[in-house]
Amino acid sequence: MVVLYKQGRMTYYESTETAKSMEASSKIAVEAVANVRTVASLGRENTFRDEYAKNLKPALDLAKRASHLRGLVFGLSRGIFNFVMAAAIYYGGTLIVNEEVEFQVVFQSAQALLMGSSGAAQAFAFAPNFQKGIQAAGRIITLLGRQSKIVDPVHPTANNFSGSGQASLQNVQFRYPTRPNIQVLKDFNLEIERGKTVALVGASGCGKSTVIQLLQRYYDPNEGIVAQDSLPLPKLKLVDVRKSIGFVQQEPILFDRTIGENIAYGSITNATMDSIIEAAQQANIHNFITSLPLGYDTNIGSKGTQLSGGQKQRVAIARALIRRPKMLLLDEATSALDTESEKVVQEALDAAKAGRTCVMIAHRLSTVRDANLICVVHDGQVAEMGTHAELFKLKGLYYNLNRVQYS
Ligand SMILES: Nc1ncnc2c1ncn2[C@@H]1O[C@H](COP(=O)(O)OP(=O)(O)OP(=O)(O)O)[C@@H](O)[C@H]1O
Repeated sequence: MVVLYKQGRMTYYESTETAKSMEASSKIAVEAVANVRTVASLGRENTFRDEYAKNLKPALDLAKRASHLRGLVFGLSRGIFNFVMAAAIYYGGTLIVNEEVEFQVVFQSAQALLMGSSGAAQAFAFAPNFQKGIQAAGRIITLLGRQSKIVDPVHPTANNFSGSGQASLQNVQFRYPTRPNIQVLKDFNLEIERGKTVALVGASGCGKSTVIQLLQRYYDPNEGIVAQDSLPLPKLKLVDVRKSIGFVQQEPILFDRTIGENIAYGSITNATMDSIIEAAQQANIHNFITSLPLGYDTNIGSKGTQLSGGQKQRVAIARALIRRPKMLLLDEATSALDTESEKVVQEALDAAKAGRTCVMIAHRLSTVRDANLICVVHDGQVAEMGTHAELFKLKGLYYNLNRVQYS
């Protein structure tokens, strides 16, 4: 038995099995909810739901068994109340028969005593819980009633669509639902050609990450169109929108599982060991993994605490590559790393970019020089567009960003 909670002098216990089951299932739920975007971009919603249900089952089975005992105890307590009432009436009846007290008085006192005390006891016992229950139920009902605005279309344009790596944003106007007063993207236009690398640069907060989020359809624009292969994203199934995309962000989110499982989570189909190894090799992390005593079975700890920043990032790259994405989205993928790790991760990214479309955000301008197209975002709009040489010649925003960074 373990302590569940303490209230005043009362301590509430529950069985170790229930505690373990609740802890394991809550851990999964918390991890999935805290990392909901990563889970969604990997299309692993059902895996987490099933794992949550599996871990909760022991607690549920115990609760079902305990409910029989609780029912018995509850029945007995109600029974005792009736026995006491019968005894009171019996004793009162004896008093009446012996003409010691009047019938009316006995009945009045018995009723007042029994009903009054039991009513008060029940009301006092339930009052705080009742209020809490109403509040909690209200919260749960509100949560259950929430409808996501990002849903599958009733009639998708294409069945089992698989993007080729081409995407576009046309006349996109966007405000975050939580900040409707601030227009983040203003008439934003961008053509992402298949197989090309497009770099988004610009001052912090100008809207670069927002573009990456719209490409994955975490939000729909207020106006304008975000499309893959000229098909607007809301007309495609969500899983189809995301299956051709591999996403690597600044702080990789890894799960408290083995390295192998973390990489496999990126796979659209059931990953084989060969495909896991291939992805790890492409991400330049295979040799490190095999040098560990448990290799791919090494647990990486909560949020990947057992690995360095660069190692975590390379596992995240392997996880993105195992999907064989047509489009790679890199949001500051090397910014959080020291120079040494950055070099290794950059090499892995350069290899990963080959042969596929890549949209990258980078603060370090040296990393975007080779991009086919550099797009300078300023205040939610595309301010300049071109290759490094073209933009440098222009002596505009891009030129100034370089001057500030390298002066
Ligand atoms: N989830 C959100 N809800 C509300 N506002 C947001 C949200 N995410 C970003 N913003 C706001 O939208 C604007 C653009 O943010 P975004 O993250 O796209 O900029 P960024 O150019 O990527 O910045 P950085 O280079 O610092 O990452 C900012 O003003 C930011 O505060």
